[in-house]
Amino acid sequence: MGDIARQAPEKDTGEDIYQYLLERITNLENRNLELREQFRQMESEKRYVETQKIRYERELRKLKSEIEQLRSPPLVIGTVTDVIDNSRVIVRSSAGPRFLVRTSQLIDPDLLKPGVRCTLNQQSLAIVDVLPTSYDAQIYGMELVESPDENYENIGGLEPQIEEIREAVELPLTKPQLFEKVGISPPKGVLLYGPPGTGKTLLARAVAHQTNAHFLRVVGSELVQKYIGEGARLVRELFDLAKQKAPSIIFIDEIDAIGAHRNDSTTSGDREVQRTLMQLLAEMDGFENRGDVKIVAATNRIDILDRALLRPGRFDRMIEIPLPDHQGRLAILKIHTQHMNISEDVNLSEVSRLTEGKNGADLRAICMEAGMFAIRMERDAVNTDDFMKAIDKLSVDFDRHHFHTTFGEMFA
Ligand SMILES: Nc1ncnc2c1ncn2[C@@H]1O[C@H](COP(=O)(O)OP(=O)(O)OP(=O)(O)O)[C@@H](O)[C@H]1O
Repeated sequence: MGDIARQAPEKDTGEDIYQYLLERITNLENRNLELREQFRQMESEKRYVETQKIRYERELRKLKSEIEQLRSPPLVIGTVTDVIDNSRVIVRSSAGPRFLVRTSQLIDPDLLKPGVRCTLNQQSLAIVDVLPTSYDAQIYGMELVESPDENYENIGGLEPQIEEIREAVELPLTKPQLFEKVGISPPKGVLLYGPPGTGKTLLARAVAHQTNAHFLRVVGSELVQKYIGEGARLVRELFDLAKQKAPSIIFIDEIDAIGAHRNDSTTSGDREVQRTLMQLLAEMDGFENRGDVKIVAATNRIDILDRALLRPGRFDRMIEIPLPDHQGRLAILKIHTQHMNISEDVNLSEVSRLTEGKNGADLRAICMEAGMFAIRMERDAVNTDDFMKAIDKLSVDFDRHHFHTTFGEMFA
């Protein structure tokens, strides 16, 4: 500033005045540049603050609407069972009873069809919204794998069972014409039964891998316990999804949780299980054999299964998956040690002999535990001693677990 405001020189020769004006102009130009720069900076700061303001306003609106949603009463979920006219609909609430309810004019009448899900006002039970069909497998804990990694080589000691499942599931998917030519219907569903941890899931996943099929897994107990009131609908959606993703294999684990035989269904929980089972039977009866959707179910309790499930056209092939014998255990041990660094002194046949009564899952755990013992001892190869310790540890864990479960049941 001082430069610009400098006084004019006292000597007023033309030369001096010229010099003075020249200097002053240069100073003013520099100052002008400085101010322009400052202006540009302030402009950009202003723009930044403005965008921040918009962002905060948007966030505020979002938070406000979230608070509003949290304050609003919950909506009841229902399924449309019948449409009477544009304003009246019969709906079954997820708790069970059916209601004749009104629908808002804001709802597109074309969307209201029997079977669709909707939300209902808690007090008036009027339909507030129609929900999209949710094929979102993950929401319901369904496992959907494009084509699992496991193959038959990963399964130890189940050669006859592999042959059977190949014939019942793989062949109809890969060579349907064989069945057509001979004029027989391939089985729709295969039931794998046997003690836990013997490779039932593994087998189902391997067939899906072999046939390049989608693998959809649901757990029976979860269908009826985790999503109360939704079991039957989930079964329907599971089959819809399987058809949409065909070729696919539906794997229902713990099918006894929905398919156990019962005398009288009196409690609401029992009725829920019954409804889910009915839906499963209806779905199985409803689709044709030659389709590229196959159902594999697994159970540890074949003795309690409802006979209706085992009728022809349903799970008409039953494959027993037993505990592995000596050779089976040896094969499983070989599979689970194939990538391990094992010392030459290890005799897997001896390990198999010492693990009589153990299942495939136990044997896998023994191999892992033996590896852990080697790591703890800072060795890079697993020796016989590690295997012995692993067998001991697992037997103690097993006994402890068994003790707790048995006593837990006694005092329950
Ligand atoms: N026959 C087998 N060959 C190789 N590994 C096996 C075998 N059986 C079990 N396993 C191992 O144990 C794990 C668990 O087995 P899997 O889940 O297939 O048993 P499951 O029979 O379905 O048990 P559950 O009845 O408890 O569901 C498998 O991922 C695999 O690592």
